[in-house]
Amino acid sequence: MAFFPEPPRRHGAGSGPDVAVLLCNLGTPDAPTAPALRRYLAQFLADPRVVEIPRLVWMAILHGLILRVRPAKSAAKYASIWKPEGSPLKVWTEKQAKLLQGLLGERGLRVRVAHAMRYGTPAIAAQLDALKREGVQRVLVLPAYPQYSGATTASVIDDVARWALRSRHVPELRFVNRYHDDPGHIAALAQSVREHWQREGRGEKLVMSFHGMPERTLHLGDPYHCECLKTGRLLAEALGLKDGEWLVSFQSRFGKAKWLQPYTEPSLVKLAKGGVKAVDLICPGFAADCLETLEEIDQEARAAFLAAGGQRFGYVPCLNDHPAGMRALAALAERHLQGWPTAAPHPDTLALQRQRALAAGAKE
Ligand SMILES: C=CC1=C(C)c2cc3[nH]c(cc4nc(cc5[nH]c(cc1n2)c(C)c5CCC(=O)O)C(CCC(=O)O)=C4C)c(C)c3C=C
Ligand SMILES: [Fe+2]
Ligand SMILES: [Fe+2]
Repeated sequence: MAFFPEPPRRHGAGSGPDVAVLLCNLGTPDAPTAPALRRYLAQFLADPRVVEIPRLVWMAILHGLILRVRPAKSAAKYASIWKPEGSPLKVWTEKQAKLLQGLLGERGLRVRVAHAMRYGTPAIAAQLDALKREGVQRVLVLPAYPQYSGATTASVIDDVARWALRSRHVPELRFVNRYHDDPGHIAALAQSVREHWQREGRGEKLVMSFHGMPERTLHLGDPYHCECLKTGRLLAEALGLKDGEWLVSFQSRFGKAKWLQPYTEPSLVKLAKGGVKAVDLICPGFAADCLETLEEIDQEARAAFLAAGGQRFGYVPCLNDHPAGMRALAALAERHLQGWPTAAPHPDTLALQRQRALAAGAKE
């Protein structure tokens, strides 16, 4: 067997786009059940980018403890947010890829858009293989994480690099590492908050809750914390919020270590106990609604705020398929595609390709 087995590639007449965009998100279990959660968490939490403690110790804790207890607990949480078509993260990511395909087409770009998940399916490697089989020679990898972190963005890059290691003919690759301060993205977030205020009224404070990371990663040089703060500041500026009308907090703490602070739920409880009756909460670090927003925030954090004396908790959905969010993503992709051949080939070129293919024995 060859060391670098290659899937057959399509050449010549009628071939598809040369360039692809691969929209990557985290991944999600196949079903809201304990066995599906065990498979998903085993892959996710074994990633050394996600849990940075010595391998042998961590594998013993993961398999000896966490994978025995957490799958059933998490499955019950997933069951509470599951849609008829599947996990919200999967449903939104598929829809985003379709919309992005349409928007890039409208911008006159001849590009193939696919989506992939870092954990679970469709796997990044499988999607890259499929794109190569279609004749794609250049891939823009677009992780759906506005803020760069080692645990998310770099882990996608690792996975693409692992795939490249076993490929003979590696396509040209580009990565979008971040878009936390992209003006179009910030404007889309601001628009979604204003629309929420129009629909449901405006709270006294806007809480911007980001997924947490161990605090240690900040001291080790991970830019995630700074990028979250910058997104928060730019969003507050775009909304004309004054100091004291907004705050950034961090959710989804995992394990015993100290994570980035302030923590979201205790912050909400403190606000309620301090007399704040109505808050709005947005999760600007998530491109799509998922367990962490729909269950942890819109269910658990809401309940904690109300139990502490709050009266109104307004959850602002993630950008999901928001037209302004999708336009910002398309514009971002277009900028990163600059210089790649995304124009439709000239009709003469197509005619020549067809002639050559026919001469080589291809069927019309
Ligand atoms: C948006 C950025 C994310 C960062 C940063 C991040 C870091 C991070 N996460 C864990 C552990 C878990 N995260 C879980 C779910 C989850 N995490 C993100 C995003 C980020 N994670 C998303 C989008 C989701 C939801 C997926 C879905 O299916 O809806 C989970 C699984 C759920 C559970 O059992 O609680 C875990 C575990 C760590 C340890 C970490 C940083 C080091
Ligand atoms: Fe997470
Ligand atoms: Fe969580």
